[in-house]
Amino acid sequence: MFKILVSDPISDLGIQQLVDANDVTVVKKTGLNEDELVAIIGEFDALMVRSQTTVTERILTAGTNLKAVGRAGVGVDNIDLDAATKRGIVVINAPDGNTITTCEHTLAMMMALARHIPQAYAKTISGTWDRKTFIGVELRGKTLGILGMGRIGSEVAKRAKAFGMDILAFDPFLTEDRAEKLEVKLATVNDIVLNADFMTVHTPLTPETRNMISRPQFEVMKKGMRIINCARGGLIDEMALIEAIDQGIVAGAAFDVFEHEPPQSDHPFLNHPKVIVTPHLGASTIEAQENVAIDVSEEILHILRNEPFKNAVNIPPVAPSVMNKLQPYFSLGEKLGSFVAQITTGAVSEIHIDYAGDLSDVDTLPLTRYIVKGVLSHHLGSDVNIVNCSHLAKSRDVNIVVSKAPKTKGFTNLISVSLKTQNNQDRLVAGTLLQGYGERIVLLDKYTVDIAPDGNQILISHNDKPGIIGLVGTLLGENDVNIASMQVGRTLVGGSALMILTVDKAPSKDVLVKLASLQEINSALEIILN
Ligand SMILES: NC(=O)C1=CN([C@@H]2O[C@H](COP(=O)(O)OP(=O)(O)OC[C@H]3O[C@@H](n4cnc5c(N)ncnc54)[C@H](O)[C@@H]3O)[C@@H](O)[C@H]2O)C=CC1
Ligand SMILES: O=C(O)C(=O)COP(=O)(O)O
Repeated sequence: MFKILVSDPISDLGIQQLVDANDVTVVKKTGLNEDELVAIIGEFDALMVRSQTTVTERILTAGTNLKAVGRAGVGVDNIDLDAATKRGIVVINAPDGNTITTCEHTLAMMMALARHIPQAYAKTISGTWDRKTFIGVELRGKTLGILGMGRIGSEVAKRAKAFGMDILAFDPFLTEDRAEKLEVKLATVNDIVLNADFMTVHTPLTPETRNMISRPQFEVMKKGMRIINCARGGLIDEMALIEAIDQGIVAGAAFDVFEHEPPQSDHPFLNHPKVIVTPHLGASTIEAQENVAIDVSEEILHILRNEPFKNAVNIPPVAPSVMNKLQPYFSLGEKLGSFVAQITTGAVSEIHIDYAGDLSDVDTLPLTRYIVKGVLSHHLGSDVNIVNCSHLAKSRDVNIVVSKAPKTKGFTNLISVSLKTQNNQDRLVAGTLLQGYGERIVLLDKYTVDIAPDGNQILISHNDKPGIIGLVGTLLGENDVNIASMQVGRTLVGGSALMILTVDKAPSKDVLVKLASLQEINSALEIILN
């Protein structure tokens, strides 16, 4: 039974599938501080958060059973990603579910700012009928500068066009073509600062974007600018903004997010007549909360059940077309890694993976992770997964070398995995996906074989002499080990040879020792492939 802790307010409807799953127990505990989380996190397999819970290294370290942290939303700046990656904890988010909601909040803030709605509301309900103070401005004909043209920024642009605004857009990944399609003008931050009437930010908070609008930008800013931040506190320097408002450079600001949330009661934005604020409500609609919770719940279930998942923040993203091509090979890749690790002794110094045929023209990095996981799991057990395997390999000085070749010797695809060890071993196993037959191991060192990589196997190295197969069969039969299939590979008649048996149950250590001591047999090794 998997245990999932939901530590922020997350839509009940969105997590219903977790509650309904018969292999999951959901525990809801919101408002816990770091110490309280550290005290209980050890019993959970997954943690589900929004932006309130700061998922620190301490919490992740205490989460000895944690396999996933799910962020029901976009920003993961409240999660220590490096710490999660090192521990093999998958961090997933829900990047699409709250885009429109946050875009709509941005527009609501822009209009509220243009028409002083919160200030006028407060005065009206306090009993003053003031129709003079709150003269606003139209959006029509104004220029909106958008910093960050990702999901939300692009949607804001579309809607702002409908208000008759001209858009200047800056995003390092915005191409001329896309800008043209979105009917926006490519600009620099400086162009926006100098020419826009309204400015809105929609970037993540990174070292590069922190304080992207600060004193140097305010000093040259077009007078009367109105600024909206529904992305992340810290993108716009809060203190420099207040100075710019008080100097009459900025006409007003609308902020949904703060550098420190919640802000202190003496924060200069609170009660400033030209600043309107909301308490990080950008994603807070019924629809968005359901969407993000559904998306994250689904992904958490996939991770816990060891099924393929998407939207992992601490694994490089893979295009769906590439994923479709690679996914059928994940299990084979992991088994090849595991197989070659089990036949190798000594510390691994290099994993060489060669992709040939169909796989040579795709980005095989996700598949490489499965292979490396397979290799390392033999030594490091279940602590290894596709998130931390590269980190673990690097920290153990294991070199990962990948090569590709368009042609294979007779197969449409071939994955070869060889391990070099510090004691100079060099072992190789190669496998393929055969249409209609599934996964096969087709090469073992220099021997051509045809093995289904499943279950319990015994690998015997022997001299090619008559009668050996009989001896092995008799010994296993006497010890109640049933042989399901047998393959023999040799390079020369009478030379060294290799026998691989698939058996219905694992042989005992004693049986392996007896096998290895039979005449003409050099070694007998058990291999387990799940
Ligand atoms: N207030 C709220 O409740 C919500 C806030 N957000 C925040 O909104 C922001 C945007 O979210 P999405 O549009 O979904 O993300 P996204 O990843 O689709 O877009 C972010 C864009 O910023 C661009 N970018 C990165 N560095 C940049 C730079 N230095 N200058 C200009 N552009 C840069 C990226 O290229 C990308 O296109 C995020 O910070 C997210 O956490 C998202 C949802 C709700
Ligand atoms: O999705 C995001 O990035 C948000 O900022 C939304 O935060 P929330 O889930 O409302 O705490």
